[in-house]
Amino acid sequence: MVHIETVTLNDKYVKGFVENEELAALQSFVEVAHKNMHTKTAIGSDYLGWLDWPSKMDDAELTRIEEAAQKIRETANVLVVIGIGGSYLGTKAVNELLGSSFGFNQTEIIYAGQNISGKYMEELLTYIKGKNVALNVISKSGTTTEPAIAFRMLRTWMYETYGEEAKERIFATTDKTGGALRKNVDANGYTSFEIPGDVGGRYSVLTAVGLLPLAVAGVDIRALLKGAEQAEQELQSVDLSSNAAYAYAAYRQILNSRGFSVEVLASFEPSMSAFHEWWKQLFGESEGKQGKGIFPASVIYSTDLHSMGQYMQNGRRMLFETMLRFTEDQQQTQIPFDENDEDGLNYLTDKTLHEVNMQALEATALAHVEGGVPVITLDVGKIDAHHVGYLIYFFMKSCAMSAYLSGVNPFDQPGVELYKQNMFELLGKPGYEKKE
Ligand SMILES: O=P(O)(O)OC[C@H]1O[C@](O)(CO)[C@@H](O)[C@@H]1O
Repeated sequence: MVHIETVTLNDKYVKGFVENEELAALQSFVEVAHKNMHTKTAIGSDYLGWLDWPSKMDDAELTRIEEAAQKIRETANVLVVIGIGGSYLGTKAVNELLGSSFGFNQTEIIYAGQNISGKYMEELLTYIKGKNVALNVISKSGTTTEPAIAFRMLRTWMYETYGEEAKERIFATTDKTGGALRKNVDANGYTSFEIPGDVGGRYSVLTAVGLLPLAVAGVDIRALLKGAEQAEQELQSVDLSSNAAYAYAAYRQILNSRGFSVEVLASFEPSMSAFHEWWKQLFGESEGKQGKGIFPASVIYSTDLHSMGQYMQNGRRMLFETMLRFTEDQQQTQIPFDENDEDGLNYLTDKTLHEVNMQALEATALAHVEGGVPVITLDVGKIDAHHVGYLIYFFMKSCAMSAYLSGVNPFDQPGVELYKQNMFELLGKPGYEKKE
């Protein structure tokens, strides 16, 4: 495979907060966690299917996904993706990062089932009226309440609108055998795709979960997978000095142990906003358990320097920052000369927005370090499907390592259950009656 410069960790602004011995002391723990992960003997190893997924994904299945996507693109101008958490965040992340900030390709992707808002649903139903619509309902368990309600409502709308043809317009992505959604698929003959049993929701964007809607959106899903495959091959070293994903995990844990318990992911691209949400679920749900975990937060700079910048600089000192920098100037958009120079900006003439944006990053990092905020910098070659695929895998691998280093299972989420139980009890779901 051709080597493409992808993700590197720059420790210039974090070094001053960490002793070399601390990194060295973690080296042997990294080696053990790595070995256990790769031999699938680590805790939670039933959910390590994502680890070699990019290289092992079946080509015939990929073609089936592309064919279904093509069919959707030909028949619908709106695809409603129904799902919550890992069942939609990755799609939204990649679609918004790779798509245009204004407008969309041939088929627009909108989302449902990620909330229980009547306002949102009514507005969605008004929006799709008169449009050519297809549904992709996505739920690994097939029993999550939010998407199940949305699917019931939108399915009803589809049958009212298209009659029996609705069946041709409904695509389901779920577990091979289990869950209510699989039952629904079997009973109605919807086209369906499988979520591998050993890949959990927040690690599933590179499976049919993300690939089908992303292909509909016009994303080059083969390039996305190739990028992830490059990461799969490159991020195998156990040496902290040559594996950026593991180095990132180690820095996070060292900073956390020093009291920096909130990580703020900072990007200088507004189209990274949804990617931040995907990243938050990945790290928050993987690490936040047993009273442990780094709280994942995010900002978009320079926008948020004018809202959160004050706190970052002078607020409570429990924060560290991870700045994502896309290094290539892909647009080369220049600032024009102005004869009158009333705004005093002629000193920027011919500089590109990217150059100014990168100086904003440098200036921010310098200021925040001075303010007591350690800053890890992750350099990413550019914004395209290959690099984004790499970045996704990079974060999944570093997240798993980081969770193992902190002594928790990266792949369960027992804490999500309590609100569900309470809600079922309050709503009177059969079997969940309140015990007096
Ligand atoms: O795909 P499912 O099973 O509907 O789950 C959706 C989301 O709900 C959770 O299970 C818990 O919130 C997440 O881990 C998951 O991404």
